[in-house]
Amino acid sequence: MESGHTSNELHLEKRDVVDLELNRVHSAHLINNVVHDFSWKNLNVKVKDRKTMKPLSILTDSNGFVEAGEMIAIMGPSGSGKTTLLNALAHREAAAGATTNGDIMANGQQMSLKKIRQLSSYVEQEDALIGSLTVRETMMFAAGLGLSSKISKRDRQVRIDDLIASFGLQDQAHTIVGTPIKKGLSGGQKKRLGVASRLVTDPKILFLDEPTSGLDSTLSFEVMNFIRTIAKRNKLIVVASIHQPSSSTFKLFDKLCLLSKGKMCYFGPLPEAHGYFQSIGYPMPPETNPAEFYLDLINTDLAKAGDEVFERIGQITQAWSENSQNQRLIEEIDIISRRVEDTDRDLSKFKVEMPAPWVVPMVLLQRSWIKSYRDIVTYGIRVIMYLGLAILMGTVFLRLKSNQEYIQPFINSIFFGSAFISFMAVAYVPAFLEDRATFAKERANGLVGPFAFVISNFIIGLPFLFLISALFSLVTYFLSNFRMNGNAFFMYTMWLFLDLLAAESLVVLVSAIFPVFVVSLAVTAFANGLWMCVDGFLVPMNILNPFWKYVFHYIDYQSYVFQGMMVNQFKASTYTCDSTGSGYHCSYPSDLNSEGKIDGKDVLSAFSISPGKENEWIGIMLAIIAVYRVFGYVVFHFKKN
Ligand SMILES: Nc1ncnc2c1ncn2[C@@H]1O[C@H](COP(=O)(O)OP(=O)(O)OP(=O)(O)O)[C@@H](O)[C@H]1O
Repeated sequence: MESGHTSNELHLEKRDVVDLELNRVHSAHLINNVVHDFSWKNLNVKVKDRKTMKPLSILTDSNGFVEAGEMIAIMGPSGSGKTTLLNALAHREAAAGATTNGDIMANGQQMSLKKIRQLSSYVEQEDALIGSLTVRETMMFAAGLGLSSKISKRDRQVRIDDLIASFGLQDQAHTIVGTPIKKGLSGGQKKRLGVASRLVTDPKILFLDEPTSGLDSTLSFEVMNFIRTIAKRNKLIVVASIHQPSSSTFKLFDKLCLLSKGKMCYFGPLPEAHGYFQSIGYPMPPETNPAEFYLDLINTDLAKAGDEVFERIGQITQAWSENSQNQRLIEEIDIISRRVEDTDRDLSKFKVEMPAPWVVPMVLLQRSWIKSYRDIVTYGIRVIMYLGLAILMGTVFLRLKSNQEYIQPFINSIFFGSAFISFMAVAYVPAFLEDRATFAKERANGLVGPFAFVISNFIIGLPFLFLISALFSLVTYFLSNFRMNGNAFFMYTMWLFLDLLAAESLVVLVSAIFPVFVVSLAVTAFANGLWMCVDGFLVPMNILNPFWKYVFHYIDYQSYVFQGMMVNQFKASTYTCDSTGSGYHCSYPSDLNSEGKIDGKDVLSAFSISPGKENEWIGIMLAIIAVYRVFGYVVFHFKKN
């Protein structure tokens, strides 16, 4: 403390390094002093062939060795197994239903899923960015989900600012990523942000699935150049699958792993590939893009059976498996894996602290909150849609009176309002599927579990669904002239709220099971149609046939909403009959008919609805909502994607 530094300043000095060239301070947290090398040996991936249902090898005897600070390109034509290899290395499911065998090692030690998650991050081809968040918010939430709660706010900010600057996004720090209706970042900036957000947790190994897909050659170079600079500066290991890089982008890589039909064609330093192919009889013509040349040698996209390319691929893969360079690679991996006793290579003690379990749902909630008010598609459009529906209903069922001919319109309004509000919850399907896709990616990176996702999704919906119910009630209740009583208005709102909550919970369950938009939409719409048919309005309960009554009616949340709202209106209201001169004509039998009136309770009897059971119905509604949500959780628990 002689120099009079505060502890914060000392902290900064110890942990941070100054980049003299850029005259900027870099936090040293990213520097990889942990993983010296990453290797894999005899890696094989088999699937059950979709057509023959027999075992099919889609990756055969793959070997590789990458050192700290190196960037390796996994390259090959479409379908050659790039993603399969990348996924296998990251301990993800290599392909649907695949089994993976072989050794995957860091510092020569076998990797487990837990260990690889601690050491690495994976950036998907389709980014997991949320369109309505700004660049800085995206980084903040990534830090919230992946960094230990013990890391101070200041430290987080230093990391975030450093990464934003490192990826050249300072000027866009407060720009949103971009939604379908509001433009934000460019394609290249999005890719950079996608990578930056995965680096906030200090991974030592970075897996990138086609990081340049969808970008032109200039932007591809720019993105890969940023990644290379950061990897070199921090000694990170970068493993990227890449489809068809330009010459300049290709040269940014240190090593090449060339695949064809799941077999190795070459593995080694990029500059040596040229000499290797020449040595096996495939010299590269001058002025050729090397990536294009290697791909053309093994590309079967436009080939027909019997074409020479198939023979050539056979020769190339055979030549590689017998080549001394491949043998040396295997020996090198063997030597590395025997050096486990070196203490600085021991990864067993390396631990990464994750956020406390309660932090993750809180971060998700905060993120959903911003998304829900900023992204009109999430709730805004639905609020407007329900408001439109309320105005439509309120003006169609306008100022209903207490003559008996208004009894049916009251009932229709109750049925139509409750059924339609539930039906329109299908509009939640796209927003939920979007959240589900983000969740799948964050889960695969070990950041978010199903419980945190399901609970935060439930909580964030509550204020919006309540707002929708309250707005809907405010408009329809008074326009349609329901029973003028404060308590009755509150109950009307509550039934609509429970109705919406149940309908949205059903959307969550259905979309959890069927993550395909059209399927989820169709199933939810069908379920709503079914609930409408058996809720006791179209066919009163006393004549509904036993199958529909006992199998579906009692689990139909709409039936409790319908009954609850019916009781709310009719339990304390009377209606006047038509006067015929000699007496009265009453459309419902009632003890009050002699006085020319109908007691609302007798309307309820006609529908076999008994007042006084409201609390029981509320309890059943809550149970149905809980069952939908718990089932949704169970589906996510067992279904990994
Ligand atoms: N169950 C299966 N039955 C038959 N073939 C399969 C099965 N699963 C995967 N494959 C095949 O395995 C190969 C490897 O796919 P992978 O996605 O790894 O290739 P890729 O090189 O990443 O392709 P792209 O560049 O098109 O993404 C593909 O040809 C794919 O058709």
